[in-house]
Amino acid sequence: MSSSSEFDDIIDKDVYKYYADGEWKVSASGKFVPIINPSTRQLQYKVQACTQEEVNKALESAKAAQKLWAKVPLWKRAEALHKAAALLKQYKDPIAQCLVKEVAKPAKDAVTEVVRSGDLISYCAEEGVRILSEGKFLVSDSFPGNERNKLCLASKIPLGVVLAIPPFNYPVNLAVSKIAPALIAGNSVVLKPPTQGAVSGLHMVHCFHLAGFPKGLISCITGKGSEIGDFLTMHPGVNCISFTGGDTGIAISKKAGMVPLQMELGGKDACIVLEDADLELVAANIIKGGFSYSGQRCTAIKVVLVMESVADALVEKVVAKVNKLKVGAPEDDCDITAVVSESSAKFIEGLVMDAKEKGATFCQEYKREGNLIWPLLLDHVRPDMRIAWEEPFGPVLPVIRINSVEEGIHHCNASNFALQGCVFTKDINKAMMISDAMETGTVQINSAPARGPDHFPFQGLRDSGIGSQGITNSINMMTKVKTTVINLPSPSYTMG
Ligand SMILES: NC(=O)C1=CN([C@@H]2O[C@H](COP(=O)(O)OP(=O)(O)OC[C@H]3O[C@@H](n4cnc5c(N)ncnc54)[C@H](OP(=O)(O)O)[C@@H]3O)[C@@H](O)[C@H]2O)C=CC1
Ligand SMILES: O=C(O)[C@H](O)COP(=O)(O)O
Repeated sequence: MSSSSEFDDIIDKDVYKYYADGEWKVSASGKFVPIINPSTRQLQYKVQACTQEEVNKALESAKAAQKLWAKVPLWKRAEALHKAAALLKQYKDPIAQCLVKEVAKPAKDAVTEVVRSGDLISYCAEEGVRILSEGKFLVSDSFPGNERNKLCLASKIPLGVVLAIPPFNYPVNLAVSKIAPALIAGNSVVLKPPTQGAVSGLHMVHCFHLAGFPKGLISCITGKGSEIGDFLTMHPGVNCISFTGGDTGIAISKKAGMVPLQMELGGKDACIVLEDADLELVAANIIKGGFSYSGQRCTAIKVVLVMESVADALVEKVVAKVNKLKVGAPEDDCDITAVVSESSAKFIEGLVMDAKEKGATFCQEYKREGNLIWPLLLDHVRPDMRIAWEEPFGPVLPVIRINSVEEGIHHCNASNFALQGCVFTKDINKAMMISDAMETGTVQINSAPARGPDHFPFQGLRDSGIGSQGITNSINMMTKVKTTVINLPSPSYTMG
């Protein structure tokens, strides 16, 4: 149950309502979807299992609301977003409590996620006001064969209804990173929150409701992705899909119709460590990059590729730090908390066992209780082990020892994933050469991979995604260009 009376409207007995047409509603299905607390493995929350008919209605209202919203002056749209941002920050604690309970996010990180989301919304409002007020003016005589008798005005217009599907690991932040750009650009939004994270998402949506957005402009349809996902993503009423998650995104991009797609998918971010690197800095970044939120970040360091000559020294430093990580409950703000589900824990365990059978060196004893997996560094991992290539999305990090930089770059580029990567060296020239050679969406020099700050471009190559995120890119992606051409009766030259 929510701990704040401001949120009383969003729950009916013990089942959270869904949001459509500006109202909190109970689904006609009479069914609910359970949300299991990853730490206790007990039922924590229930959300409505929405029907296809309810999806249809939400999309109809979204279409109607969008037509009116596009006519609301840009500065007023920005004002409404600032209001939602302030409300989100005001209610950071009750929302963060939901994150702790349904995705086992450590308490402090949960608050950070909500505050960061408020900042993202405000930045988006400001950026939108700037970039959407600018267009392009072209004249025809620059193209061969033309006189100066055509004047072209290009501006950006909204796409229509944006379907937003975020993943469990940032159910608030990765939802607003889609909602805010969509709204400032004049679109409406249908949000399908991840099941684990749905209640945090519903609380966040309530902040938009309290901010007074027009009815129908935002809706939040709950239900299992496996049950209503295809219906949503193939719905003719959807004009754009912004998805963050795993391989599901690849399947969606094959099924979706002729709509713009923004896909942020998995990663296997490599950390390349050269001989001259500051090993203390590297070790600190490996801990932060590899183990924060128990490794459940798309941008987590998921493989360390270290030059053999410094590998022993680095491993020793990382092991010392891993052994100090606090393992336990998210409520106690532990570093390592339960992974999101039992199936995820089993998958991670499968990767660990495969590495064990194939001879990896265990720097700690493997330990798991329920969904809680103790942090584990695996040394001497070889390319024939699954963990060398697959994304554990858990607190297990493989170390591959390399004999040349080229070997590291080759491993990185041979992966299906290509989200981010990082390189540690004091030689900026080498760092730049390696960055250029690494075929990933972003390369960080002397720091762990990260999506933020949220206005930086963020993109994956290959199976890691389509398009680019980040506030400015998302706003642009959720618009299309409209041109008006003024045809003069005769060529007109200025200052003649
Ligand atoms: N590149 C990036 O920015 C990020 C990538 N990720 C990646 O996401 C994965 C982990 O997140 P996770 O939530 O498990 O990812 P999933 O792909 O399992 O789920 C993501 C979202 O898709 C929904 N979904 C499931 N099936 C369908 C379907 N058929 N049609 C439409 N939507 C569907 C889910 O709903 P439901 O929960 O109801 O199943 C959820 O809201 C990792 O691979 C990680 O790397 C995560 C964060 C950021
Ligand atoms: O889902 C993820 O993993 C996020 O996109 C990562 O965000 P961060 O790098 O800012 O933690």
